[in-house]
Amino acid sequence: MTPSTDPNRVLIFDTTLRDGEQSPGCSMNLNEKLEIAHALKDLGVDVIEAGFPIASPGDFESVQEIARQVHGPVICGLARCNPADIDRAAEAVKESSRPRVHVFLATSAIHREFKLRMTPEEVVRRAVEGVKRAKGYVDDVEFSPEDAARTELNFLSEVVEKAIEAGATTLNIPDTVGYAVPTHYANVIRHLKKTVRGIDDVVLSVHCHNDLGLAVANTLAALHEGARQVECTINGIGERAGNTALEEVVMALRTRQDFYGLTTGINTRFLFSTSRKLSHVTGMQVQRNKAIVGQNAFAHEAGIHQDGMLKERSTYEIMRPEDLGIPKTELVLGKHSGRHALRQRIVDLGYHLTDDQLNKVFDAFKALADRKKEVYDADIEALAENQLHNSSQKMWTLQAFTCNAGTGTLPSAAVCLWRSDGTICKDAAVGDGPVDAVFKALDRITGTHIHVVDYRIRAVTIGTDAQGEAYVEADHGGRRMSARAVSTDIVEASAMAYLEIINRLVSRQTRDRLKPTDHVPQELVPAN
Ligand SMILES: CC(=O)SCCNC(=O)CCNC(=O)[C@H](O)C(C)(C)COP(=O)(O)OP(=O)(O)OC[C@H]1O[C@@H](n2cnc3c(N)ncnc32)[C@H](O)[C@@H]1OP(=O)(O)O
Ligand SMILES: CC(C)C(=O)C(=O)O
Repeated sequence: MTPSTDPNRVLIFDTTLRDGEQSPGCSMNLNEKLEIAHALKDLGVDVIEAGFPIASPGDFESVQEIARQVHGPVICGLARCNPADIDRAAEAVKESSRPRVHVFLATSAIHREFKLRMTPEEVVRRAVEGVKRAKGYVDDVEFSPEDAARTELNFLSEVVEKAIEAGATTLNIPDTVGYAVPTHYANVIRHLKKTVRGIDDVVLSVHCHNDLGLAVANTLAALHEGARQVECTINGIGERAGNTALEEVVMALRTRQDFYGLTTGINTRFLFSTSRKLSHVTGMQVQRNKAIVGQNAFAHEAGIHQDGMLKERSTYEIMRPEDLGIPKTELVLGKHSGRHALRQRIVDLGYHLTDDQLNKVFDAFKALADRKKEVYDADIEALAENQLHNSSQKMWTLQAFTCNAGTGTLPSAAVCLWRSDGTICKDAAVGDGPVDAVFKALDRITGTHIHVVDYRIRAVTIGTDAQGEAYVEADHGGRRMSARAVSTDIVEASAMAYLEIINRLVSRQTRDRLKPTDHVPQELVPAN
């Protein structure tokens, strides 16, 4: 459906590969552009602005290859209002079955005077000539009066009307510098709808920048006034603070269908994967709290929210993550979480606690959450384990250790551990420093190998006899485990934190694999 057949259908014009690529650090090569163009086609965008062909041979080649290989959407090339640009753009898109040339010329007084050094009459003349030249190549011509949002309204109407008379089929109104606010931008669109002859015979389009964080809001205000094409980019990338984010405007229209009564052709289930694909290709990560596709967009930490979510997800979610191709909502356990969410996670992890046990774990969980940014499943397991089994049942306890380090020596450590069956196990190792040597000796004795992903030491009191806190974080088969320990000896604190992780691992493996018997798994039996 197009606006000509359905007045409520909004065309999605994706400019990720053109304005998006103008984001510093987001340049893409030919193969990357092709990959994104195919993803955009699968997503269901109506128009792909594939590049600015005059800009470089590489840009020309990308637009040309996309025109050849990506079928379905209109493929568009950008051009200034000069013959060389237009000829090059037309040449680049000509093999598409649906080619478009997009010509632009700034109309605001600031741009006319300082950048273009053109009189208003000259601007009108160049705009008309540009549209006519493009029209000589393709039927589908878009015209943009750059910096429209800062252009005198009557002059804007004049340029737009002349561009329509010259043959433009899409009239795009850019807020080039992100200066507009929603009411102002709505007024601009309303003014054009009222004053420009022929405006209802073309597609009225909007192109917003996010300098004031208002790109999506301005776009929606314009749609409310009758605009029917949205220029946007995946993840909102683009010049400076970026462009209207495609995923945000599409989901706003879909979620508030009751208000706008507008539809798009986007298959929303591809929104998340397309967003991630673009991040992967450009290396530009999506901020965690970004609407729709950020890591936190469907993550809930507050206990009251989590309780509501567990009872009925619509209490706190206005969209369903699966509609965006996001696997599921996440209830993140942290200092703001409550008992309902904690109980659910404990059950999910395979533990069954009484109410009394749960209350005790909850207290310990809150104390832990006050100290940690994020509480991992392994932490919850440790708390549940501690509640179910007395902590004296830990498999390994540090009995003694010595280590040698210093300039010109080989760092080494000798460690002695108690095993829970009463045996004493000893071993020694060399390492990259005393802590590494101790960790290696612990690995040798316990027969484990811990993959440390984070290790930190910090003084928790003042002075050279300060208490040092060691923090060790490990990855075991994709699951994170972390532990802290405190001592005036930082090597001892490190050894205790590391051993805590080993004990949890033993406990987990024993529970997972050997239930209900109570012997130690073979791979965890000490080497000596
Ligand atoms: C609002 C937007 O996002 S518009 C798109 C912006 N994107 C880009 O600029 C990326 C690609 N650009 C480029 O690679 C280069 O700028 C090129 C190849 C297009 C041009 O490079 P150069 O010829 O060296 O010119 P340069 O970029 O320095 O200056 C722009 C010239 O275009 C003129 N110009 C700017 N817009 C237009 C326009 N719409 N129509 C005609 N001329 C224009 C400027 O007045 C200036 O002309 P001058 O040289 O007579 O002063
Ligand atoms: C070329 C036009 C549409 C543009 O990118 C802008 O004005 O921001």
